[in-house]
Amino acid sequence: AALAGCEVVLWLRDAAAATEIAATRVNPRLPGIALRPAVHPTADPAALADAEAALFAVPAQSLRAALEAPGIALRRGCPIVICAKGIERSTGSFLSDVAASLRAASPCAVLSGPSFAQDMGAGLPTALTLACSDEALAAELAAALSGPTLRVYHATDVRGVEIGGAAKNVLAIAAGIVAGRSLGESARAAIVARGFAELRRFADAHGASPATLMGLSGLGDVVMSCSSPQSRNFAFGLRLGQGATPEEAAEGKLAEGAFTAEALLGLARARGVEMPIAEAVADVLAGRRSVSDTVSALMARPLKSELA
Ligand SMILES: NC(=O)c1ccc[n+]([C@@H]2O[C@H](COP(=O)([O-])OP(=O)(O)OC[C@H]3O[C@@H](n4cnc5c(N)ncnc54)[C@H](O)[C@@H]3O)[C@@H](O)[C@H]2O)c1
Ligand SMILES: O=P(O)(O)OC[C@H](O)CO
Repeated sequence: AALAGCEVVLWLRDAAAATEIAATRVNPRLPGIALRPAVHPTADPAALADAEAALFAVPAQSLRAALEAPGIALRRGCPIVICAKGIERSTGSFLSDVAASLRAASPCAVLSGPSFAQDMGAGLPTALTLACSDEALAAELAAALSGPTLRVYHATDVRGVEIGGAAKNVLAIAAGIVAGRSLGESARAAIVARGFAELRRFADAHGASPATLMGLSGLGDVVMSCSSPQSRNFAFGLRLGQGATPEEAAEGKLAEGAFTAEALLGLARARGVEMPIAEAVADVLAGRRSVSDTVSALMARPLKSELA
């Protein structure tokens, strides 16, 4: 947002972290990236009162708590832009539904697509999708966030955009496991393509547009997250494939797919959508099956039409 020329209040819940970031002008979670002068770190939620839009860049499982944080009083009608990618595990809810249930007076948008924070902070070229059911607002927010190094396309298919972001993390773990097990590039391409097929089936069952899934927030993010160890989800899967336990594989970093896998599967089962790859990831994470057994089981599935 600062790169696009906006004044940015960077609200943190931790006062000590806000003071440190204000003094050093670097967020320790984004080392080497100097905060632009237009970014104003603070732990005072009252500083958000006049915000024209509020971007929630917290883990998916923390979105509810962040929206309900004490003292946060956004102006009535202030758009909420969800930057998290996931499904709420405790309720099986999509994040836009969490926001709508807590902030009914605020329009809700979802910002998603292939983007590593480190790349964006370094000013490398990036393109994203921002979806809001109010198309004029989607276009307005997309324009406000776009700048010389970021192109934001707008869309109205909120469900499709949030499904792409949530499901790709689970798929990236699967692709990482394949790489960590040294199963070969052929296997990785197969898992990504078949994983994308199940992602599309899931999206279809939830009323999303197939075209959305072929865009930045679907295919774009799948391509990136399933091929780069810079993705925390891919790296997490890589370590799982090399034999680490889920706790060891996390290395203290956020791998959203680990929290979303079971919730994604629950939603899929409720609509009769087959998602064998997401199921394999959930099984490995829950200790229900070993990586080796999972690979054998996937290979032994009955043959069927590719389009079924
Ligand atoms: N990092 C990226 O490159 C990137 C890119 C696109 C999308 N995302 C998505 O953004 C979301 C956040 O990822 P991240 O990389 O910033 O994670 P992170 O773990 O680096 O940082 C999350 C921050 O949120 C804070 N937080 C947690 N709960 C909070 C709460 N209740 N109230 C206020 N703050 C809270 C944490 O203290 C932490 O500072 C994820 O869903 C991720 O998928 C990340
Ligand atoms: O590091 P990851 O796996 O959370 O991926 C970050 C972004 O979601 C990529 O678009």
